[in-house]
Amino acid sequence: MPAIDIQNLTFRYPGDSRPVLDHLSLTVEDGAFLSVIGPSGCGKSTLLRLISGLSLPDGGCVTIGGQPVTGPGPGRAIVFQQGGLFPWLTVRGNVAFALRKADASLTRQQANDRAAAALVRVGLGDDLHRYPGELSGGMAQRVAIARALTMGGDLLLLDEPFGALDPKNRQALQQLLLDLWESERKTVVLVTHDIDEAIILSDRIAFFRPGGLRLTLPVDFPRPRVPAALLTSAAGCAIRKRLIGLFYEYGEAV
Ligand SMILES: Nc1ncnc2c1ncn2[C@@H]1O[C@H](COP(=O)(O)OP(=O)(O)OP(=O)(O)O)[C@@H](O)[C@H]1O
Repeated sequence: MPAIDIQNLTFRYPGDSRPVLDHLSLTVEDGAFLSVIGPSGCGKSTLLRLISGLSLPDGGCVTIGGQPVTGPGPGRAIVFQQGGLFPWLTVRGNVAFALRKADASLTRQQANDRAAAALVRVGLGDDLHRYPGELSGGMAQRVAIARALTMGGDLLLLDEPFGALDPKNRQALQQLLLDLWESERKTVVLVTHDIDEAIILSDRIAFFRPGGLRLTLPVDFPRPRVPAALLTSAAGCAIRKRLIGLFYEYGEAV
């Protein structure tokens, strides 16, 4: 059974003449890393909201682990481009707050302990008592990832989580995400605009066009993947070229 099974998914925003997603079908295997890429405005973020249950479809359905998605639920946290942290809570407080919201039976101490453990995993063990205003963009995204990780479940949904970061931080957080994925084998769906990021991280890339999915491509590029090898390995070059060609087809320069 796939981790995520999307069948005939149709979604239209109020007032739209055409659906953003029109009879979209896509499956994601358990433990797989799927990147979703494609021209601006073709419904990538909308898809993620539908998987998470933040939006509900007009037709078709999303099933996670065999259960239809009927609304937001624990284990389906999304990490957005801006981490969305509460400025008045510490780093640990932000993660603990989300934990207690998802599971009211947790004591404050239990939530704090679990939050601290997750923050250690993302390299913020020394920053538990800092406030969001004292963090760099990369650190704030680490907190957002820690928060998503602690929410349980086997699914991690990421909507351009590194889009606002400088290249050095971006690469460091890509590596962090890969390490976490390799150690925990969660199923990951990542929306990104960055072709190289998609190739470095994923098993499979779904290329979206207006109205939904155009095609999926397997990434036959052996791991561990070194970014520089994208320009030298035949497999890396081939998929890069293919994706650049697809973007050009839809009038987007990359
Ligand atoms: N809340 C909303 N209300 C109405 N229309 C919306 C809303 N959110 C998104 N849209 C429209 O739906 C379409 C798809 O948006 P979506 O954000 O899913 O695309 P995207 O592929 O993620 O775009 P981008 O790559 O630019 O982030 C766009 O035309 C957008 O303007």
